[in-house]
Amino acid sequence: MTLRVTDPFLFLKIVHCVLLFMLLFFGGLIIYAYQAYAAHIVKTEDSLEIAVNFINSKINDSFTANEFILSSASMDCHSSEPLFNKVILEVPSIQTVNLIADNKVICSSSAINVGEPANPGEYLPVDLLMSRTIVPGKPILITKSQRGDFTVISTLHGPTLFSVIKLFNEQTYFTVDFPTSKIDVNLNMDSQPPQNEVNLHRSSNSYPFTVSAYINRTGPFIDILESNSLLILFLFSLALVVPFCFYLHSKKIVLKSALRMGLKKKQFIPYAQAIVDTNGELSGCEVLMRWQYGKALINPDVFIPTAEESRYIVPMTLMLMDKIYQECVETCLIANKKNFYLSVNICPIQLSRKYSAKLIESCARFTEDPQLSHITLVLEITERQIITNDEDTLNAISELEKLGVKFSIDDFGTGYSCLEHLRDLNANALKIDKRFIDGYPENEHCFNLVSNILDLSKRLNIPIIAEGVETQHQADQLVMNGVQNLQGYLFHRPEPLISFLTQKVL
Ligand SMILES: Nc1nc2c(ncn2[C@@H]2O[C@H](COP(=O)(O)O[C@H]3[C@@H](O)[C@H](n4cnc5c(=O)[nH]c(N)nc54)O[C@@H]3COP(=O)(O)O)[C@@H](O)[C@H]2O)c(=O)[nH]1
Repeated sequence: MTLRVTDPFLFLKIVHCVLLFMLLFFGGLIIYAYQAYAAHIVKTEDSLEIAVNFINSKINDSFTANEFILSSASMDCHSSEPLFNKVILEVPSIQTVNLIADNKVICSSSAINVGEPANPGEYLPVDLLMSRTIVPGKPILITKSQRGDFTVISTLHGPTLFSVIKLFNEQTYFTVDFPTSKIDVNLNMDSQPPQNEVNLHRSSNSYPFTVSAYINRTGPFIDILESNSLLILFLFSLALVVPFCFYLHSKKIVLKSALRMGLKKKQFIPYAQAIVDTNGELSGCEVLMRWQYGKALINPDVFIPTAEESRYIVPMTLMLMDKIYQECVETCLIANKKNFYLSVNICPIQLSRKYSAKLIESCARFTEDPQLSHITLVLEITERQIITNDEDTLNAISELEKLGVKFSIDDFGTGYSCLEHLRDLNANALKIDKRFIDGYPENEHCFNLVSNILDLSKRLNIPIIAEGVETQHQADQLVMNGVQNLQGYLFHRPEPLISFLTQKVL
């Protein structure tokens, strides 16, 4: 049972549209997110550079201050007090400066430190620590300089120093790592950085510390969703409009891809329409392609023009000829052999050097099979495309003729009709197109055209087949004027080849 569907490719079109929508919308989002991500990486690398330079400069300042204090280390504490004050005033990031000798603080910018025990050997030249005295529990960075018996240790206020990394980016987790401990963007010491995130590092060339950034992979994407609603709306509209336009103009693209699938699935099947002589007796048949597309049976008018344009018609015809051969052989085994001709539509390009070998091979299989000797194979060449009479085409025609293949010209007078074709093809029949038969004999224009073709055929001794005969009046007039063969709904409608062979030929 076959089902008639208004647009058999509707599902395929919808699938194409959905795919196009997804490609545009999600593809657009991904491209934008990727760009945002790449820009974020570049920005983060810049931030790391700034952070390293900033911390470097503060440590530099601190060492300069240490040297300044060491240069007056031999002065008594009271006399050197203005120097300590000068350091604190001029280098704002320094919290305290302490002069140490004999394992105790002998002088300090902070009076409470003076006299406190201090072992300089406990500290690295640059070290991150937790403050014990001035701001207990807060991170401090110390710098240590030594000259002779004197050591100067400066402390830098951690929150001031490291708040620079807090200013960069909210979605990025930063840490500053020193040899013994590290501090993160929230000023927590020695916390664990997030796992599975991209991390970038920048180490100082002057001091032993590294600034690291941990970037959330989905961060930029979430950022887009949150802060680019207009862009998303634009992408969404574009992704809707383009598939909609595609839907309206997609006929050919969808048809081509459906034809490709049809070829893979061998969905093209042979139908046959009987051709009768003047007594109404069967003399042959024309094989007409049908497309069994799921439950829909599609007529050639829908797909042949695109198949010809895309050249899928070449493998489609070969596939059809394969099926014709198999069905003929199948029915011949049980048939009373009755002579008749079987015509197959081909396009002129199938006679070109590129395609003719396979056509010849396929015809040879048919004509050389003794079981099918009662069937004359006719190739109907449509005039929808130009028939070139170059050497390759003429060679192909001659090879086919040697195999016993006959030729007829389809739609005579409608396409690229040229009298040379009659000579080159050694045409065995001319088919008068249905469009002329429709108006015959009433329409003067049709009448004159058909009469001319009939006249020409008589002079050249080429039989005529009139196609599209629908009324008895048309048939009578055509026969009276010399038409030898008739094809049309008046006699038979196209039907599956196998049922034609078993019911009409046997
Ligand atoms: N290259 C190939 N072209 C092919 C092949 N199979 C078919 N075709 C071409 O497609 C066109 C449409 O064919 P189809 O829909 O099969 O129509 C054929 C007949 O059904 C129709 N016809 C015959 N008699 C009547 C009639 O009395 N009334 C009426 N309304 N239609 C009728 O005519 C078509 C036969 O046309 P033609 O081939 O020109 O003799 C058509 O152009 C086919 O050629 C293929 O395998 N390859």
